[in-house]
Amino acid sequence: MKPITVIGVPLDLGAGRRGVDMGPSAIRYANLHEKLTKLGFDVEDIGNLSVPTLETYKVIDPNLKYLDEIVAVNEKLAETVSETVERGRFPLVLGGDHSIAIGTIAGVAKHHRKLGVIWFDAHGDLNTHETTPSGNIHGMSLAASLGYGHEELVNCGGYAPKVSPENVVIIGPRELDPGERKLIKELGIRVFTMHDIDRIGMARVMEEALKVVTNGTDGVHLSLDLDGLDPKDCPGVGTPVVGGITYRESHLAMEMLAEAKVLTSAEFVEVNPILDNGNKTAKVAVALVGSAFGEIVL
Ligand SMILES: NC(=[NH2+])NCCC[C@H](N)C(=O)O
Ligand SMILES: [Mn+2]
Ligand SMILES: [Mn+2]
Repeated sequence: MKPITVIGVPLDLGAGRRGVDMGPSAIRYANLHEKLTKLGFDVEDIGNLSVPTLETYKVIDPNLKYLDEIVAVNEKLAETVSETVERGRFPLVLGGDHSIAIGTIAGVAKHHRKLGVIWFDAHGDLNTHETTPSGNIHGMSLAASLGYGHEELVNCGGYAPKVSPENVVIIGPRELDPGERKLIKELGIRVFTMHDIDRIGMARVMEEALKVVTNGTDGVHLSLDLDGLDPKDCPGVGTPVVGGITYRESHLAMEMLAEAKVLTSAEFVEVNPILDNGNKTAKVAVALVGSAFGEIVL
């Protein structure tokens, strides 16, 4: 069992609604440390990266809101994650909005040049500054990791691209913008929509997804956006979409990941305590972390 390093990234500049900056605190408050310690892990929490406050900055480009600040945070995150991997530890990153995947993946893929990525999300996060409907960079992080979008996002960590399309799967999307659909088709990315989950079940979806991310790869990253789950279970997210993955299906997905013993890094993002109901979403995040790290009932 690899020792785990928890890294908090209280960034909300990439999201349209405030509050995800409190995600790392909410997840810690929901007893993340205790959960992992009880499972027998050596856990180190290095606290939060320092992140600029929205009030200090102005939007310069409406199609790339807070670009410079988001790039700076992600460069720092990439370094921190890379050092964590060098120290032989598993990076567990707490968001923050989903733009932090740019930095996490930049840090991890440096050491795993053939990284598989599981993108668990109601969205594709495959927009660029040319296709974005909102200008919010959290909707561009998977595209940037694949080498598409603004060069400063694409070149985070000093190299690009981080991952190739054949090693990526998206699980749970139910809201994709026209530019995202186009990119998915062009690149041939494997996507398991809610339709697929309804039709063949999460067990088969995960079997197929695991094949994709382990085929010829040297590591697997889980990027889990809590809005992938149904808003009934995870109301504390900034961009909720009805008809999501259930609590049970998400646990099954995490348990199957744990059984496969392939994960080399993970991030849990978009927890927004301001919009939550009694820290419910953070509690679900911690429960899912437990399953992803091997928690079983019997
Ligand atoms: N990480 C997220 N919650 N992303 C939501 C993105 C929503 C929309 N597709 C956009 O680009 O603005
Ligand atoms: Mn999302
Ligand atoms: Mn997302």
